[in-house]
Amino acid sequence: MARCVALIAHDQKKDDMAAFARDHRAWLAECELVATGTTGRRIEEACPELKVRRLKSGPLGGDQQIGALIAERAVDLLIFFVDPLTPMPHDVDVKALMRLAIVYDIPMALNRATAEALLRQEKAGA
Ligand SMILES: O=C(CO)COP(=O)(O)O
Repeated sequence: MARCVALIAHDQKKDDMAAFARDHRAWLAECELVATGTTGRRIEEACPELKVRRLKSGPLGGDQQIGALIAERAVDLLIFFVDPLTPMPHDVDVKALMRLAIVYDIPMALNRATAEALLRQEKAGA
């Protein structure tokens, strides 16, 4: 079955996420993709061939929705490009999502370097 990859990026990191999606579009095309609302739209704009299940925007509950999918064991990998320099009104949601990824032991990349390392491992079939 296709791997389910959850993709999220804070506003200051959305260009990075679009570039990341472009760089890995072939591998991502073989996965089931789920994303928070605006991130999903940016990925689809960058890579129109990718089909992304778009949930609510992060501040409106999107992080919580992805957390719920993790709790249902429906997500295999979380790639979340976090902006560490901007205060977020929904910081508690972000923290709750990360907590669930830890509880359910989901591989979780919080920056591009870790995401690249995770994908190298995934592509190697590890
Ligand atoms: O805020 C986010 C994650 O906390 C991301 O949400 P958007 O992808 O809708 O911008």
